[in-house]
Parts: sequence; C-alpha cells; structure tokens
Amino acid sequence: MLQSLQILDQLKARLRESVGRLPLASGRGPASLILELPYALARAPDLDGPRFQFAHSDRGELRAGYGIAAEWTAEGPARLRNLQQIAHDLRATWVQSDPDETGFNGFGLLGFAATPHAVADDLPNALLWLPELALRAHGGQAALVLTAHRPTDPAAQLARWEAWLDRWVPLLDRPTLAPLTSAHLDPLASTPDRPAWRDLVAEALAEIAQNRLEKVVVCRRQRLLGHRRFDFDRLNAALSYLFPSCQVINIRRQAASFVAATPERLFTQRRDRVEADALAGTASRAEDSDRDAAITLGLQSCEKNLREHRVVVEAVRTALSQCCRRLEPPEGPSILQLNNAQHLWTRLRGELHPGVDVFELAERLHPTPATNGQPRAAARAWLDAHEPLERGWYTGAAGLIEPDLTGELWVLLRCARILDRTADLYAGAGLVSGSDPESEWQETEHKLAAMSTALQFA
Ligand SMILES: C=C(O[C@@H]1C=C(C(=O)O)C=C[C@H]1O)C(=O)O
Repeated sequence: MLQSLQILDQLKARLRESVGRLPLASGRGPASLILELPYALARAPDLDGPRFQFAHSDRGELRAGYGIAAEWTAEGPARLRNLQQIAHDLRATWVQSDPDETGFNGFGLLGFAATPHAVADDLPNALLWLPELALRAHGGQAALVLTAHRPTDPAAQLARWEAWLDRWVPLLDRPTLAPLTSAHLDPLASTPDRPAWRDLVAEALAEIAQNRLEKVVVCRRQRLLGHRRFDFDRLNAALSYLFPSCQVINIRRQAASFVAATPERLFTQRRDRVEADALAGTASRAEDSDRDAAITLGLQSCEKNLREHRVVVEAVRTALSQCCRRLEPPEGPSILQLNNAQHLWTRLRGELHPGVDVFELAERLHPTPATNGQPRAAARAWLDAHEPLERGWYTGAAGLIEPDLTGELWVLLRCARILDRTADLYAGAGLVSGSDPESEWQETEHKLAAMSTALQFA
C-alpha cells in the first residue's frame, strides 16, 4: 500500500492540475471535483467537526462527508417541499469535474426527524447538507469529492481543499484501533419505564378496540452509561461486523452523534425505478438452530404478525401507486434475519412517473405504519398526545441524494444519540389488536440489543 504522504502529494498535484476545470469564480450553485484514491477504503477516519458516514458491509459500500460546503434546514409541514425547491435549483446549477474518470459524482445528505415539529436537538428538523470533503468507495474503487459553493475565490478555495487533504489523508495510515475488552454498560432510566409502558400499550389497545386506529407503533428510550468515552471508529466497525446487511449511519453536527444500524430502507430510487421495503412483524433469534427455525416458522404463520405486516405493505403499495406508472406485485413476505431479531419483509418495486424525485417519494412514504401507525394522521395525533418522549431523528429517515435528485433513504431505527459516555437508545413495537404489553416490551429489548451490544465494544 502507498504511504499516505505519497498519496497526499499525488492528490495535491492532481488537485492543482485539475482545479482550473471548475468555473469557481463564476455562476452559482455547487462545484465538485472528483479525485480517484489509489486504493479502496474499508473505513472513513473520524475527524473533528461536522461529519456523516453511511457504510453497508454486504454491498461493499462506504460514503462519508466532512465539513459543510452548503446546507439548508427546514421544519414544519412543508419541510420536504421547501428543501425540494432548493434541490431543484441545485440540480440546475451543480457542476462536476471527474478528471480521473472514476464515474463517481458529488452527493448530499438528506435527513429529517420523525415529525415536522421543531424539537430540542443538535440536529435540525430537516437537513440537506453538501459536505466539503466526501469519500465514496464501492466495488474496490474509491474517490474523494471536494465541493465548493460558488462563486468563490479560486485561490482561496484551492487552499481550503488542500487543507482538507492535509488533515484527512494522513489519517489513512493510522492503524485500526486495537479491540478493547468489552465493557459493561450501566442501564439508567427507560422512558417510559415498564409500568408506564404497560399503561401506554393498554391505552393504545383501547383505541384500537374502538376502531379509531388499526395499528400504532409506540416506542421507548433507554439511557445507558458507559465506563469509557465511546469511540466512533470502533462503534462503526462493531456495527458493520454485527449487522453486515444493515446500513450503518453516523451523523454528527455538534457535540452529540446520531448512530444507527438500520435494516429498513424507506426506498431506493435509481432513474425511474423505485424499490421500497415493508418491514414489520418481529420475533427473536435462538442460539440453537432447530429452535431458531421453529421461531421463524412461528413468525411466518402468526396471524397477528402477518396482519401487522399487511398494514405496512398496503400503505407502501398505496403510496407508490400514486407516483408509479407501473407497480410489480409485492415480493413477500420473506424473512429478514439479523443477529438480534428477525422480521417479516416484503419488497415493493415500481416504475415512477417522470419527474418524481426523492423528496416526493419521502413525502409520500414517510412515515410508514412500520414506525407510526395506520391511519397515518390519526396515529400521529395519538402518538403526539400519548408518547412520553421526543423521538427526534429516531423513525425519521436519512440517506444520500445524487445531483439528479434520485437516491436512497433509510428509516432511522436501531439507533442512539451518543454524547461522551452516555447513549440514549430508541426502540419501538407495532401494536395491533391482540398485542401483549409484555411481549412488546421484550421485542423492544431485542431491538435495543442491536446498539447496546455494539456499544460494549466501542
Ligand atoms: C420501530 C422499530 O422497528 C419497526 C417495527 C417492527 C415491528 O413492530 O415488528 C419491525 C421493524 C421496524 O419496522 C424499531 O426498531 O424501533
């Protein structure tokens, strides 16, 4: 492997050679320069300041962003429409130069909280963020993307980009962190606690019995205290190892980090094709393979879980039918197995009407009844009135969008907000008629275990 100092010299030379291809001093909107890295990367080193990372082990995909070239925030019921207008302007003005012909392009992060109301959090309610330095690695190839917001002074911009390379490239030589012994985490409060959970579930089931709701997803927050400050390189590595089929997400704006290892895609849009997941209906895993297979069979034939799942499939199908010219019959339900839980899973695919973008898809699909309930508005109103906590970005969505406004968003589950030694973990469970408060509490315990297991190694 080339030493990082050699790579740094090469990248800076390439940057100086090719920066003149971008019209930095004229026009408006983003300008991105894509530079090939001489080898693919398995991890994106942490750096102080705003940063995000999306890593998917099974896909061999890693994308990260550092610093802020430009950003827009929004809140309230029109939050996605407001960001959409801005993004349309970006699409028209974004210039890209890919002198090494990597085929990669610049990208932005789109993310938003569970509900459009403002909450006290260090993440804004809805955010569109173009990083100054980005990393994209896939299929054995990797590139850096340097982005500026125009107009800007070319000499000053070159100096800024060089400074980014000076800070980031030497970190590539840093050895992978040695594994520590796993550390015990102290459970602090759960909100709601177990008795309050029972009452909350009972109230929800009464609402369902009155036919005012068909399904509602209630959640809890569990605070854990670590014995050492959590390390994010180590946490990302543990999550990617434990959950190779999940998207491991890390977003940091100020002091706290939002981290998730989510199995649930809200959707993927490539050109006019869309694919969405309906994930609902959960059972545990067992160490013994016969017992595990029996749990899977039980899940596949459980009337309550199948009903809970169908509500989600139907809502996703209806949302997609409003923006697709053709929908394929749903594929499923099959089983998605994770090491802490297994879920009923149906994949839906369609061909979009011309002009549909990620913002419209997000508006139509989010929140699905997998994390909110059905009917959507009644479930949200009931949760606003009864759930004793702010969800923040938990059950919101985040992902990466391309300059043509296609992309992929993930539902923010199996997640935590982490600050120093404190982690607030979130998990919820879908309730339909026939749900039992104790089994739903157990289900949240299994879901919380996704993050708490990885945190022991962080
Ligand atoms: C709400 C969560 O998960 C969702 C709810 C599920 C269920 O109720 O069976 C299953 C998968 C997710 O769609 C969570 O992980 O917190």
